[in-house]
Amino acid sequence: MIVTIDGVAASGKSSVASGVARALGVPYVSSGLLYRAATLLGQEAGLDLTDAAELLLHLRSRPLRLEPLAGGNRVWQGDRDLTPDLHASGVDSGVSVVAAHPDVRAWVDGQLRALTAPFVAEGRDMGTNVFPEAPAKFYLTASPRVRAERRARERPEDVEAIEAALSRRDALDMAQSAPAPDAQIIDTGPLTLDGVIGVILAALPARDPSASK
Ligand SMILES: Nc1ncnc2c1ncn2[C@@H]1O[C@H](COP(=O)(O)OP(=O)(O)O)[C@@H](O)[C@H]1O
Ligand SMILES: Nc1ccn([C@@H]2O[C@H](COP(=O)(O)OP(=O)(O)O)[C@@H](O)[C@H]2O)c(=O)n1
Repeated sequence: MIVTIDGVAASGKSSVASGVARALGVPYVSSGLLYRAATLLGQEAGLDLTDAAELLLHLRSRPLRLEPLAGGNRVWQGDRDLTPDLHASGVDSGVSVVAAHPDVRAWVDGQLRALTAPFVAEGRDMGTNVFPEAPAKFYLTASPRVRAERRARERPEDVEAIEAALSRRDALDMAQSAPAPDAQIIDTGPLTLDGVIGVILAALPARDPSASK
């Protein structure tokens, strides 16, 4: 089974996906890391991020590998682990431009569709575009303030600066961030992390005990 968890920036997608996946005993897949890796590599090479053709040529010359580890996904390029650099503020501010290119989205989607189910996939368009056939879909929200306060615990910037950056990214990401019509929308603002995970686990369709996972 594929479970999709989409939502706005810092709504809790990766933490919740990790918890749900752990409870189910399956991996989770953090699609945003591939957009972040594309952005980081483009920035490091000094490329114009609005030029999709140039960026894709660069990305295809050195393939990336998304490692869907249960404790936290990692992205590798050869033996370089890009993961520690993927959440820098510079990547945050460039990633929406990169993710807006249809050819970059196709490059990411191909890598995701090549993965073997079962897994929990999180991002923006997992339930709408990449895995529309998934039987269980969720969409996480929370106010910009709540999300900024959570992210401020992980970043050096102050809450106001983070909230402004999140709102800007929400606006830029709008086109690829609509909830699937069959997704259950969860406001994570009043809930704990375990609370959100519990809501999702309780809503999952009953699993066939004879199935391997
Ligand atoms: N319901 C929640 N209650 C409290 N903190 C949360 C909740 N959901 C997520 N968090 C925290 O908010 C931060 C952002 O969550 P994260 O999973 O990185 O979001 P996303 O993947 O959507 O960007 C993390 O520090 C996480 O622990
Ligand atoms: N399925 C996805 C996942 C991420 N993205 C893009 O990648 C960026 C980073 O996503 P993320 O999920 O790693 O990060 P947060 O927005 O949760 O901080 C988003 O702002 C989107 O621009 C996307 O377009 N589609």
